[in-house]
Amino acid sequence: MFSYCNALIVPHASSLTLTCGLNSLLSLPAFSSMDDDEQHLNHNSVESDDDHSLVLELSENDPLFEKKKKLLEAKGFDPKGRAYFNSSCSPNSLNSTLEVMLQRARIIHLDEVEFYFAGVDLLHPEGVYSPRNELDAFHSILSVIDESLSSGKHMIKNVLQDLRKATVDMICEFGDKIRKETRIVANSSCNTEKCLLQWGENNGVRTKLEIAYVEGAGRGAIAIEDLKVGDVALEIPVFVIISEELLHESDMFPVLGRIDGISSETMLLLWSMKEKHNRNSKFKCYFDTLPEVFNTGLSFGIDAIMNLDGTLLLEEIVQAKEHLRTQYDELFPALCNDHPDIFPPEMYTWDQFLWACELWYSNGMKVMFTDGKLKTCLIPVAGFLNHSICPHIMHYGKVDSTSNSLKFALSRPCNVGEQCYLSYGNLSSSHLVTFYGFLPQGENPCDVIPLDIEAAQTDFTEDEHLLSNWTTHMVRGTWFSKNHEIFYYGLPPPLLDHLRRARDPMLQTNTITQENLEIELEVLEDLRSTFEGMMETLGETKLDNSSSWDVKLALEFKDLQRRIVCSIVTSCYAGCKLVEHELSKCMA
Ligand SMILES: C[S@@+](CC[C@H](N)C(=O)[O-])C[C@H]1O[C@@H](n2cnc3c(N)ncnc32)[C@H](O)[C@@H]1O
Repeated sequence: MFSYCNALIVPHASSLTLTCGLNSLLSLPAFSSMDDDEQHLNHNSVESDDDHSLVLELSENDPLFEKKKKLLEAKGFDPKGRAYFNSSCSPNSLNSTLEVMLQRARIIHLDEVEFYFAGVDLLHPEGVYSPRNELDAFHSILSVIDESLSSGKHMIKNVLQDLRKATVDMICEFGDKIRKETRIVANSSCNTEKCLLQWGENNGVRTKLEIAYVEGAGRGAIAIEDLKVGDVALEIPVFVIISEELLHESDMFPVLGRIDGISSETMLLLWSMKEKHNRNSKFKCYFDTLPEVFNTGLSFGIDAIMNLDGTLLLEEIVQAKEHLRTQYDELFPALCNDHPDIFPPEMYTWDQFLWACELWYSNGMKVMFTDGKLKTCLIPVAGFLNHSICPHIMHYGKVDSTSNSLKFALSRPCNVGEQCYLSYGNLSSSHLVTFYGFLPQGENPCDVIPLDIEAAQTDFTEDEHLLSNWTTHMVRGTWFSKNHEIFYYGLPPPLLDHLRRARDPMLQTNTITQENLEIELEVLEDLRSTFEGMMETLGETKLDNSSSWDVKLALEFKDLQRRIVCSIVTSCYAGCKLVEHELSKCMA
């Protein structure tokens, strides 16, 4: 049993990404396609000893393995993931095979946040959960078909080829729905960028992209021809990647190597601070393209920070900056005093250090090398790719052992003249503001407000509460939800379930009884008052065109928070009305 009080719900003190991202200086939230998803999903088995089936298997390494397995079973899918087809597959049965594979792949590729919010929707064969999930689902289907085709084991190649074509057609259709217009800023020369491209090509880089200034995002990469699913838009030989290998050749290495506990990422950051001034650097063309200022949240001035009052981002940024300052003070001025020839003081000021941190945070990519090591790297040319919630390129983090290069292949088509977007990972807007300095276009499904709920642990069993046994809770904009009906209201089902059971552990949920409806009302009223309080703390935002870049960004972020909180309050009000209506019928 546990107690319940009115002030149960408070927003989490700090964001999860931040606390794990800043443990050491460059255990950086560098962007990565090697997210949890890929790390546990690339073990998906595609082997099938049956000529007439394909296997999309759920990996046992998936942290949601048990939940997903139960869900697949509840939906009548074989968790082993076999999809059957026959040699005389008609277009109709081909489409239904594909539909089943897609439904299964969507579930397999749900991340924790998607699973949490989808809740009961998961039990119905409903469409897209998020653009990322959809593209990952398609990607895994294509991979399975391609592996099957290349293994040559299948007798019915023509059916597989038809299935492949149908999948690509569906991806194109989906791509058309999420396509964004590309606005190139005229009159901006890209001379240094062209030099870098030329240098890259001389060193084996292959690209179907050119660099241009795009509206609202600095430089971006534009397709120079129509690119299809699977086409490689960019290929970077390992030789051109800036990674810790370079450290070993540097005179800094013996000195830094003697510092207790220093990470190779921090060493590389210190190396880059000096290398950018080296006229003979192999990477001079790359350093020449880097901006003088990065304008991320880490450079927010006091006015911008003050404008974040009432949001968790304020604390995130302050903590992040304090952490960096501590790291800096641990190293400097000691290194400059002891080795002024290796660490010239004018190159190792606090401002230069912050610049380098912003460089690595906003441009560092995690790459898995052929020896299996995951390293944070700077990747010339690839560093021009901007991020999108609906990216073209999602899987790029693994060096291809045959070509010894990193390949950026397309998960959806990109037409000539269109900006080609990368996925930096499933990142919230607060993370993007802090470490990258922008808010993405479109609704970001990763924008959640984590909640601390003070209730004691429940004694629910895993079996009974497959979709509701969560130890952490959160909210997000209720516009993402498909279900605003009674008992759902667009709010996260696990949160509602938890709050109901905190009042009555024996509750039989989702049945219309007077007792249930009264509990519904209490839960909705509590949620509403909590989020109305949050709304008051956020106050009003007034965007002013004369404001500086950081104040504007802070206010835009605050506005986003207000929209999220406001949607929750509105959903609670609408929910109360629904419940009151039902209650009046019960009492009549
Ligand atoms: C890896 S760089 C990409 C190239 C960058 N636009 C440039 O001009 O160097 C990452 C930075 O690009 C910008 N950026 C990336 N995606 C963006 C987007 N969708 N909207 C606005 N800015 C974006 C941010 O400033 C971010 O810190």
